[in-house]
Amino acid sequence: MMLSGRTSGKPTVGSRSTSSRSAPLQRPAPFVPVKHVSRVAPVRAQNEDDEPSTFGKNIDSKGAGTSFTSPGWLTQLNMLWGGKSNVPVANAQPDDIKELLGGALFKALYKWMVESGPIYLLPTGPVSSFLVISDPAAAKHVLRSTDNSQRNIYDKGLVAEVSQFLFGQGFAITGGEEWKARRRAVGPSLHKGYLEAMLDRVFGASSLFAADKLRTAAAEGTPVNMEALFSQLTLDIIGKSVFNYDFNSLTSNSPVIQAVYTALKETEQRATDLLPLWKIPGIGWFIPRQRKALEAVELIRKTTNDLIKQCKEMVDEEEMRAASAAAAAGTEYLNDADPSVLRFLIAAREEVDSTQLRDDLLSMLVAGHETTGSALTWTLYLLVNNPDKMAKAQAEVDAVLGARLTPTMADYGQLRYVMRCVNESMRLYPHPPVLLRRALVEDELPGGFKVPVGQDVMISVYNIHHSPAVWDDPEAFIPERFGPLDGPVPNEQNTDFRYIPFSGGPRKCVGDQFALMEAVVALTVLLRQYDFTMVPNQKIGMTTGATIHTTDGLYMYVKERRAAAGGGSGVAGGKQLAAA
Ligand code: HEM
Repeated sequence: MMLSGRTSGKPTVGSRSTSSRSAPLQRPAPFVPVKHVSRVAPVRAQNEDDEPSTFGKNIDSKGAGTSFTSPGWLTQLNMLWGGKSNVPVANAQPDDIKELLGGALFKALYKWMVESGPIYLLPTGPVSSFLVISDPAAAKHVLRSTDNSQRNIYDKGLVAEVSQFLFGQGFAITGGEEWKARRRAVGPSLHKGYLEAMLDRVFGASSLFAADKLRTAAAEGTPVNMEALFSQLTLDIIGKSVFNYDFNSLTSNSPVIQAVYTALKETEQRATDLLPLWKIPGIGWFIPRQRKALEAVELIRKTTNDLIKQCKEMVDEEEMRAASAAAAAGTEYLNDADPSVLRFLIAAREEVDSTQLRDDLLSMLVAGHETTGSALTWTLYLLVNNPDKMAKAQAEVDAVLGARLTPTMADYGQLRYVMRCVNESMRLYPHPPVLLRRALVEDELPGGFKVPVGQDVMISVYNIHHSPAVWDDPEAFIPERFGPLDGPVPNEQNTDFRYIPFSGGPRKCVGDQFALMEAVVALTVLLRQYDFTMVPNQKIGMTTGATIHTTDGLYMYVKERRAAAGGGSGVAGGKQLAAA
């Protein structure tokens, strides 16, 4: 069945479609190997004791430690206060809250949505509570009123407070004029020409490298933790795309992966700590959980600083003049030898101080790594568990690529079913599953619910995406549900905020097109060469660390496919299959 959400029927056409992005084929750019600059200490020096990667190493899903949780009687007290407003109060028991704070929080939120409706108050401690929203209209209202110069009702509130230790002044968490200026400066670095360059030089090439790494496991029949592989692949991709730096994490265990996870888990734990010890200045280094998180941030910052230093030494006055002239003329600027975001920002923004630059780049590194890795993990999981959809996706890959191993830009526009599989996977597994906001002034949601000043708001993207009031057959994996393949790629606009994996409004993800292209290319390259089957008797549990992670990894057997004959769009380019 093709479905469509019940509230507004099929998504309306109106925004960019995959087909509109199938730009005329460019001659494939030669792959530019990403190298260290030898004049400064190579960043990898800090990873000297790296061991060869095994694809089997799991992320420590507890992060730095666990949260303090509220005893039941304190929470009950808050429920009494909360009950005075016109918002229903969730009947949250202490055990439920523990699950909410320590594990897969979105599952508990779903249960309360079923019991209390799409808007309810969730007390989490004696004075703290979240107004939980699981309704597209209310989510649209809140997201569009965040950092909106005409109607500024919400800010990032708690999320900014708890992740400041990681993002510093980065534009992912600042607000107001400061955020606006940074977003205006960074956004243009992800222009169309940049994405085209990344598709061939980075997304395709890195995915091909990952595919090659699977060959031994395929020959020997050993299981592969695909979640770990995707985390390594997406770190390598974001490193090259943002910094022109090769983390090489597909070859050696990069401590940065665990550091990013530990830091993100810490932000989640801070959001729900009953005793926010992290607010006491200087105490961090004396508390084991805090110390672990601070060490993780130190590693991420050092890595970023070293990369900025290397790049600054490469950019000269002439390049800065060219970049400024392009910016003034409103044209795209790309350094062909180093098209990275870092190079763009250094060439175009010499006025920005280095801490700001570090934090902006770090925002992109953190926001762009684990999110795409998790999207790929769950898309593959869903495909493997839905063999008919997998067959359809592989048939499309074979038909579009023909003898090519990596897609060209023109191919990308034709990989529409693969794109829908990624879209549908992000409906079922949104990363992050909740978005946080705080009311700056008193507000009223559609439906008449009052929001007091200072109220923390949690938009449950997971609930909206799983609600039977919003989607037909919500738990099923149906890539076809978004309408004809030549229609638009679903987004918040053409689904009226029923589908918001990249958020919406002014603070919408700046890297959405980058992420979709990266995921489609990576998946295409792997499905082109391999068949995947689940290792039997695995329980695939969910936990969160900003994105939805498996609890114990996603182990699969891989088997080389026979080279598919024929097909292809007939255009030259991409990496060719040696003997098709
Ligand atoms: C599948 C992959 C991705 C998903 C699901 C995703 C999701 C999101 C979401 C939901 C937000 C908004 C959070 C909010 O409203 O509070 C966001 C913001 C952001 N994302 Fe992504 N993202 C992805 C990939 C990327 C990539 C690849 C980059 C960088 C190249 C990136 C950079 C950012 C940045 C910098 C922000 C903050 C924007 C701002 O506040 O102005 N993301 N992302």
